[in-house]
Amino acid sequence: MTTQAAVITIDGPSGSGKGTIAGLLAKQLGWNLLDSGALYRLLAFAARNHGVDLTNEEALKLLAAHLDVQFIAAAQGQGQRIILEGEEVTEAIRNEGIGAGASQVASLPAVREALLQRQRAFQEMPGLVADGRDMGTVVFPDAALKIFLTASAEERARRRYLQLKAKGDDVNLASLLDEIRARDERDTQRAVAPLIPAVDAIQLDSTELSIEQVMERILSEIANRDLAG
Ligand SMILES: Nc1ncnc2c1ncn2[C@@H]1O[C@H](COP(=O)(O)OP(=O)(O)OP(=O)(O)O)[C@@H](O)[C@H]1O
Ligand SMILES: Nc1ccn([C@H]2C[C@H](O)[C@@H](COP(=O)(O)O)O2)c(=O)n1
Repeated sequence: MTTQAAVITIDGPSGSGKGTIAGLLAKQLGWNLLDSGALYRLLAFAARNHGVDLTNEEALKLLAAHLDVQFIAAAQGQGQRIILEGEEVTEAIRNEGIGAGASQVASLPAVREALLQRQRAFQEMPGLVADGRDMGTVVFPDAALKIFLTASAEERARRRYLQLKAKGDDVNLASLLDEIRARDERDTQRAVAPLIPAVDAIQLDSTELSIEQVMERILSEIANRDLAG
């Protein structure tokens, strides 16, 4: 009998803190990390580089199937590095324009299908923390622990504003809030794998919680399930 690596899924809307929490958890547990949103961002980025229209489902499906990407595990004190077609794009895919493009290509069924096995291949020992929109509903329906992380749109826009400002970007809070609302609308209303909590997910509203408090709550769920080994 083969034992599969345990999976913890963290789904939720943009800016709710999924990526931050997933990265911290993976590090603390010594588990693998899947940032599934990065795959959709990489596809939008590659499409732009190759002149592929974001509505051309057939061409995007092909591009997704052949995406030449490497995720390099975090070095001490650093985040995961992402290499696309031999070039580092870790930062280049983290802007709201690419996020909006990612949300657009993610609504295409053929694109989601093309990326499904690539995401499931991350399920390796000793375990996997996966963050995205459909980790608990579609990609890893048998996950040992499913978290649905939310926060108000205003708080998420505020967090994004501070994050981008700290990077030196020229940002406007009102337009970030508009972009977050538009992305929420597209991600929750699409026909395939929409952003919804899995029926067995634990819902956590982080509007009033610090990163440390969110971590504490999730670590206590992990301890209750005896998942950390
Ligand atoms: N509980 C929290 N309290 C305050 N700030 C937070 C909290 N969680 C995350 N943040 C901050 O909010 C910003 C956005 O978080 P993060 O990138 O993890 O969100 P996300 O849900 O992964 O977004 P996206 O889906 O768009 O990638 C980061 O600057 C992060 O440090
Ligand atoms: N599992 C996923 C992950 C991401 N997406 C889409 C929807 C998002 O708007 C976009 C970018 O994701 P982010 O990096 O902001 O988490 O990608 C999805 O549909 N399914």
